[in-house]
Amino acid sequence: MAKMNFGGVEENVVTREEFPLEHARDVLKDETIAIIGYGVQGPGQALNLRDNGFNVIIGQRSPSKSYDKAIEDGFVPGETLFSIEEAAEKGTIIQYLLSDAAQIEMWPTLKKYLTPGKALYFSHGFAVTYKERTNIIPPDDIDVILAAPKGSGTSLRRLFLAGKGLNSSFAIHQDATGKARDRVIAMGIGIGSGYLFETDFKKEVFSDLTGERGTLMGAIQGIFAAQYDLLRSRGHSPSEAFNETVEEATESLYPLVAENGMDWMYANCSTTAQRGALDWWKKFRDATKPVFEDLYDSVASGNEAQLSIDSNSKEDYRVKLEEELKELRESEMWTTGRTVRSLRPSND
Ligand SMILES: NC(=O)c1ccc[n+]([C@@H]2O[C@H](COP(=O)([O-])OP(=O)(O)OC[C@H]3O[C@@H](n4cnc5c(N)ncnc54)[C@H](O)[C@@H]3O)[C@@H](O)[C@H]2O)c1
Ligand SMILES: CC(C)(O)[C@@H](O)C(=O)O
Ligand SMILES: [Mg+2]
Ligand SMILES: [Mg+2]
Repeated sequence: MAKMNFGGVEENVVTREEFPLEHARDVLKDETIAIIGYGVQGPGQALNLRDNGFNVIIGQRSPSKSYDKAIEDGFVPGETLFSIEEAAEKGTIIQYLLSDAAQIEMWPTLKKYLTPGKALYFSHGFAVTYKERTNIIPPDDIDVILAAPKGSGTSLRRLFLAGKGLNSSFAIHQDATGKARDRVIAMGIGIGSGYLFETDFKKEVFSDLTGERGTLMGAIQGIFAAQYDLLRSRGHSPSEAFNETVEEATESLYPLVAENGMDWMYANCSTTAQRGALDWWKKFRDATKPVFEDLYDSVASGNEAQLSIDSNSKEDYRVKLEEELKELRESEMWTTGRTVRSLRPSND
């Protein structure tokens, strides 16, 4: 494990150079990896593991769209594609990749197959951290490990196919066999991580829930909407408002920020932009900080987890979700976005 200096703080990271794929294959050569759930993370992790030469089977309820997708992806019923129960029985490492709410529902079933020496693998600290709310308490005689890609399952697969990798965090909650560390790092490399950084289950779920509600999606959608609506209310056209709020950010500036950092971006724009962006960033930081404090408190108290569990378990969950997604999809901003994307010269 390499110690790396991150802005003056030393952390443990594992790279593919020090834990090569061949070593990961060797560590897991006698294991059957059973992936329970074939939604978003399931396919990304399953296909990367399979392409990397690991012994992978899928457990997915049927009939379902996800079951059909597993077949389309080359998993064969009765050979590498099974019911959740059958896969859980055959697996020695069980990747629990149902939605966090479905994990609660299936737990009484899955628990029966967690015999001594097996490993239970999560991609989120949710189930274990909020155990009072999920009732997911693994038996003492199994390993409980986590590898959490820091991105969508779609990105995990795309980056793998592009010969790159997505970074993931890893954590060990229980090491019953003495092999948990090797097992989790080998799994992290197997699913296509570029490198792995160490965390624990609680820190993973607290940061993940904060990030997705914050700057990854919730806060950014909120700030986009606020600026777009303001420009529209002051007489700007949809094209102008969208280009100045979203398109320039995602197409032009964010790729440069990704390559070089915001410090470089600040140093490489007009002096006019530079002056204004230097003057305004702290106002935005100070205005949003209290909202982030509320958000983190809501995550740490378990309130966010409960909201998600409650909404997911309602009868009309899908109908209500569709209504909320429709509001976003049919908003002027994202309708304009579809037109703007259709005009991108890169479409030609
Ligand atoms: N979506 C992501 O990109 C992402 C990224 C990092 C971590 N994670 C974590 O990975 C795990 C899996 O998330 P996901 O987004 O891939 O899940 P998902 O919402 O796509 O669902 C996964 C599977 O659960 C099955 N399922 C749903 N309800 C069920 C039920 N009642 N009984 C049986 N099966 C049911 C679905 O058929 C689907 O195959 C979660 O812990 C999540 O937090 C997800
Ligand atoms: C892809 C995300 C947002 O990073 C993940 O955390 C999720 O829950 O889907
Ligand atoms: Mg998440
Ligand atoms: Mg995440």
